[in-house]
Amino acid sequence: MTATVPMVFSMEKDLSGRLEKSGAGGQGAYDFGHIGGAGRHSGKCAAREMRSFSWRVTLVDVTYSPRNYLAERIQPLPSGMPVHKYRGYRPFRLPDRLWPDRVAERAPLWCSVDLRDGNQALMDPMDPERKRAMYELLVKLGFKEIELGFPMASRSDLEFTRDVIERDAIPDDVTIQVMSPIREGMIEDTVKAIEGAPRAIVQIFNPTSVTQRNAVFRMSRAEVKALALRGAETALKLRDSLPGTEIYLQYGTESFTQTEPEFALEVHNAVLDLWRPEPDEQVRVVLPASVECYPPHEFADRIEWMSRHLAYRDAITLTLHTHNDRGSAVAATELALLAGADRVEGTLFGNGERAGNVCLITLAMNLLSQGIDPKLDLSDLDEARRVTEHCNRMPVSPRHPWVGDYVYTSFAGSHQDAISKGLQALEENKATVWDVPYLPIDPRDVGRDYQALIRINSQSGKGGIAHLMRTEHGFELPRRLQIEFASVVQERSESGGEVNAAQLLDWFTDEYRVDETAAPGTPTAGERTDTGAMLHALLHPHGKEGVVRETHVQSPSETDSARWITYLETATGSTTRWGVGIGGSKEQSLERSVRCAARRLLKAVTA
Ligand SMILES: CC(=O)SCCNC(=O)CCNC(=O)[C@H](O)C(C)(C)COP(=O)(O)OP(=O)(O)OC[C@H]1O[C@@H](n2cnc3c(N)ncnc32)[C@H](O)[C@@H]1OP(=O)(O)O
Ligand SMILES: CC(C)C(=O)C(=O)O
Repeated sequence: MTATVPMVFSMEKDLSGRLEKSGAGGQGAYDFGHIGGAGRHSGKCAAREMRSFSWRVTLVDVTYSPRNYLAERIQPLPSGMPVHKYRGYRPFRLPDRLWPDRVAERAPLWCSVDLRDGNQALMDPMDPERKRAMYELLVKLGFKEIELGFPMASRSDLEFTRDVIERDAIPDDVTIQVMSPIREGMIEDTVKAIEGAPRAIVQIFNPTSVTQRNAVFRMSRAEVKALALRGAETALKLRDSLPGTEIYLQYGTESFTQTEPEFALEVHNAVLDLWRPEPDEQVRVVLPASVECYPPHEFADRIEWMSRHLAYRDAITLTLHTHNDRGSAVAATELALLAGADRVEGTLFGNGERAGNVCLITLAMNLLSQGIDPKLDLSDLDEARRVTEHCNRMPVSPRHPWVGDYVYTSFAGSHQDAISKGLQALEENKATVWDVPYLPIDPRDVGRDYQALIRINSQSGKGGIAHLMRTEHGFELPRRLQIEFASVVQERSESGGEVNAAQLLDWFTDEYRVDETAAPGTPTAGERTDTGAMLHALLHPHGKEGVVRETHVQSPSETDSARWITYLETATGSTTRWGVGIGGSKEQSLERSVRCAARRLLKAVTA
């Protein structure tokens, strides 16, 4: 079938011949890379359909434009997606930004909002048992600030807040947090809910974005600011109302990311002017990415600008509360910390509204992996994940950074090979700083062992197989035997699926019959160490001759003090086969390896 694809091309010279060749070669409809020109398509054919076409191309209009070339090459036809419905963000532009040159040096102050923002996003919010389990986990992990809930949202939130306080379950170094929208009665009841707690952060917030001002609140800027100030006044009035409870004030411009920065600053500074914090008060100011709506660097610019211009800067704890709508909450938070923020609210494994809150475990692990104390106990991440999955009734992805089932596991042959060699090098060099390919941290530091590092399937190669044979079964396979056994494994695993270490041993045993030759007992009579002569004796009656190419003897290990293993490479003509022999003495293992090699050689040459 021939499609005529009229094109308007921009090029310095006529390359029609080459284009025609590309089309006929079936490289795909838009693979014009070697032409160096930009194409505009008049046809409506989708790329999928075009693949089966051969091409006849008409080129017209010849002027080269590199920009068009790239744009067209990436996607020459409009996708048909409704792009006209959306608009890009307006860059804030902070030309003298400092954050790009900074490097993280310490952990921020962490505040878990699992029991509030996380919980409010669940289809099935946590019952008291699950809330307790989550709270206990958060304390165990070392969180010093924990948001318990939105006490006025539901009886369950209120009861849980009371339960924690009345059970005296707040460690001396932990501060609870509760939150309320700006409604006078609700703020009052929220403060009542924390009566008896030694310390608590009371957070009030109101949305300030253009759309929420217009569509949700139908308020002008001045009215939104006045609402914030009313809330701030109520909170301030109540701050000293509970004898025995120290209240720390927190205010956030919800939807900060969609608020004009100068307006957010105006509102925050007005609230701060009312509260007039002293440095030791550390009033909390929250600048939430309630919805993540631009790239991380844009968020960082805005945070840096706010950090520079907020009043009472030395008396406030600048807090981030980042959601993950674009999938870059971790990056946004990390850059915004460089931009001057002090504290991060988020959840374990990123539960939370829509695409979630920022994952605090990922942030903390990122620090640990850079040699910075994360100030959380991350030594049993699997346990943290199990409890979180139980509480949220939601699984954590097997690919979740640092904790997913597969994040310390490699199936691909070349990765397995590099990991295996990297681990060996680390051991040989007695290195104290971790440096292993494809393994950014030592899995043992977060409660994993090495067993799951390398898992074998049809993508695996000799390195991974040899690693498991060594670490799980104590066989130090020589390199060419690794290659031979890898092809045995490849053949046997063609049906797909994973091959575990036990299965590998079964196949090895079956292929080299090491169980037969390894039967315990006294050394065979006539043990000899002249492997060449033995091989000759075994092959000659069958009219074959063979040579021994290589012999590796593995002495007994500490764990298996009676096991000698000999690996023997033999050949007859161009056919090479390894033999493996296990024995209670070196001689016995040698003899058995020759028998094994002879049997395999004969099988190969007579097959
Ligand atoms: C970004 C965040 O995550 S904020 C936290 C969100 N969490 C939750 O919503 C879970 C808990 N929520 C609730 O329990 C309830 O929504 C309540 C108790 C807060 C309010 O309940 P209702 O009075 O039934 O109102 P509803 O939820 O339908 O609507 C919210 C109302 O509060 C207003 N509102 C929303 N946020 C705020 C705020 N921060 N301050 C003041 N008013 C607010 C809305 O404009 C709307 O007002 P309207 O009643 O005049 O239309
Ligand atoms: C109230 C604020 C902090 C919030 O939860 C958000 O903006 O997502």
